[in-house]
Parts: sequence; structure tokens; C-alpha cells
Amino acid sequence: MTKTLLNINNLTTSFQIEDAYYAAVDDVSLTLNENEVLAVVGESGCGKSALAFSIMQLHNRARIEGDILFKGDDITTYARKQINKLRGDQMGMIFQDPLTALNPLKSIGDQITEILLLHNKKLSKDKRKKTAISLLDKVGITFPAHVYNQFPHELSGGMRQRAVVAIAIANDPEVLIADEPTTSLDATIQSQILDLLNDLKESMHAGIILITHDLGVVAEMADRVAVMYAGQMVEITDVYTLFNNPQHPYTRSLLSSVPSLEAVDSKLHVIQGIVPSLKKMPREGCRFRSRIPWIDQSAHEDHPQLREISPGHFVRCTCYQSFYFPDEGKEDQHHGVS
Ligand SMILES: Nc1ncnc2c1ncn2[C@@H]1O[C@H](COP(=O)(O)OP(=O)(O)OP(=O)(O)O)[C@@H](O)[C@H]1O
Repeated sequence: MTKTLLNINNLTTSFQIEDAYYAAVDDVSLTLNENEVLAVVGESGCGKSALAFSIMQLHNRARIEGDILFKGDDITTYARKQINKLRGDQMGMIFQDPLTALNPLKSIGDQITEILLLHNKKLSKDKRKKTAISLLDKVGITFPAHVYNQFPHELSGGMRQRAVVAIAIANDPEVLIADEPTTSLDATIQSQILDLLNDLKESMHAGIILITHDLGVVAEMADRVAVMYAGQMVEITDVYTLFNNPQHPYTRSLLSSVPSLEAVDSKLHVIQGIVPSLKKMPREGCRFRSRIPWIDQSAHEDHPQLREISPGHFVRCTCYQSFYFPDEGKEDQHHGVS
């Protein structure tokens, strides 16, 4: 039977701006199973990192509501000490920018052995060093014994990101959150890091939340996909359905704004506008409404809900039933699940 590792219920993360709180993650519910890659996709500013930081309890001054169950235990009620132990032990995170994730004043070896000690205080110095070097080897670093003694600024970008991965997986976490893990890397290193994540899923049966705006990475890595817009999930489905039968206008716009080698004849549609800032974000009705003004206003719900339209396929707002791209014409409009 598949084991559920994370059960996130009605998570809302709000930041204070001047004298009011604004939700960057708004009533998000998600599950993550073992041996599964769940991709979270969306444009910049839609709340992906805020979600990742909330799950890892890394926000300092945010207001967090809802629960985050890790194997049935609500970790939002954990004391600081408990959460510090959980992070880096059963839950690991790979940050977007390896330079901010690594401590510039400590050697790579020290940063890995510190994490190993979280899991097992009794691990001897010698054993810690051996394990750290084998981790560096596992993430594909050549001369791992040499890199063990090096400092972050002495490594290339790709090596630094591998070191960040080594730290994140040091204690064989059951949940791994990877926030744009390959954004700052060139294509070759990017695919090596993604292969590494896939190996981890296979060998440790870990559940991975992969945050990305790159649909190529989604196609290659994900089992399920959650599409996020303006703090809310607008579509959740398996990766096959996402690419073959996307429903929400935002998902369809994201997919059709990327050129595809297979579909050379298909039109590209650029999504006009941007994700609104937190303060300006509409809190009533369909949040994507202003970016598809040609769709009849009556197509949107007043209080859009995420509904299961076929098993495992969730879509927010009824507007997906009436959506078409302006240059396709209304008669070509999409009619729901096929
Ligand atoms: N500490 C904070 N205080 C106030 N606003 C914040 C804070 N962190 C994030 N935000 C705002 O919350 C919204 C979501 O930001 P977030 O970084 O989660 O987006 P994202 O989807 O991860 O974007 P990117 O892909 O660029 O990292 C944005 O409007 C951002 O400006």
C-alpha cells in the first residue's frame, strides 16, 4: 500500500505588509506519497517558495494557519528543537541558490558532518568523515576527500549545488523539498542533478516536492503536478493528464507558451499580464479572471473551489469549461475532460 508522507490541509501563509497580513499561500491542501515526485509549477511570485518554506517551517515572521501532517503528526505544533531535528533528518531541502544555502565560513565537510550529528550524536569523528566523503562521491563530486576540506567559494556553481544536495540527503530523508534546484545551473549539470534526484526517489523511496517553473523538468521528473496561481492551487493531476488533457486556463496558457518540438504546428499563446503582487491580489472570485478578459464573466464562479472533475484530477473554477484562446475563436473552445 502507498504510504502518505505529507498531508497538508488548508495551509495559509500570510506576510505582514505595513499594518495588514496578506496570504501568499492561500488555503492549500496537498498530499505527498512515498516514492513520488510532486511538481509544483507556476510563474514567479505565485507562492511556490513560500509554500516550501512553510512546509519546512523556515519562515521567521509569517503567520501560518492550517496543518502539515508528517506521517500523521502535525509538525506545526512542534517546538523549535523538534523541528530542527526533523529538518535535515527526516525532511531535507535543496535551496534555489546554493550560495545562500551554504555557510561561507565553514568547510563543506563540516557542514555535512553537522547534519549527520543531528541524526546520530554518537557517530565517531572518523565515521562522520567517511560518511560525508561517500555522500560527496554519491552526488558525483570528483575528488570528494579533497572537496571535504574546501570552502563554498572554492567550488564551481555545479559543485556547490551538488554539495547542497549532499547535505539535504545526508540522513536519507523521507521527504525532500527541492526549490528550483537547477535554475542556476547549465544544461549538463542540470540533467545530472535531476538524475540524482530520480536515483534518490528510487533508492530511498523518498517523496520529493519539486518546485520549478520549467515544464521540461516537470515532464522528465514528475509523477503528479500541482499548478499554483496567485497563492492557490488551480489544478492538480498526474503528469500524463497535465500534458495531454490540461483544463484550467492558467495551465493551458502555461503549456501553450512553451514551444514544443513534437507539436511544431501548434500555436504559441503568450499569457498577458503578470501575477499580481500580494497587496493587489484579488481575494474574491477567480484570481485568473483579469488575465483572460475575453472570457464571459458569467463563466467564473463567485467562490471558486478546487473540484475533482475525474479521479485524481482537480480543477478550480468553472471557467475552464468556457475557455478558448482569442486567436482560436469561441467555436474551437475546449469542452472539459475528454
Ligand atoms: N517575507 C516576505 N514578506 C512579504 N512578502 C513576501 C515574503 N516572501 C514572499 N513574499 C511575497 O509572496 C509572494 C509569493 O512569493 P514566492 O517567493 O513564494 O513566489 P515564487 O512562486 O516562489 O516565485 P519565484 O519563482 O520567483 O521564487 C510574492 O508576492 C512575494 O513578493
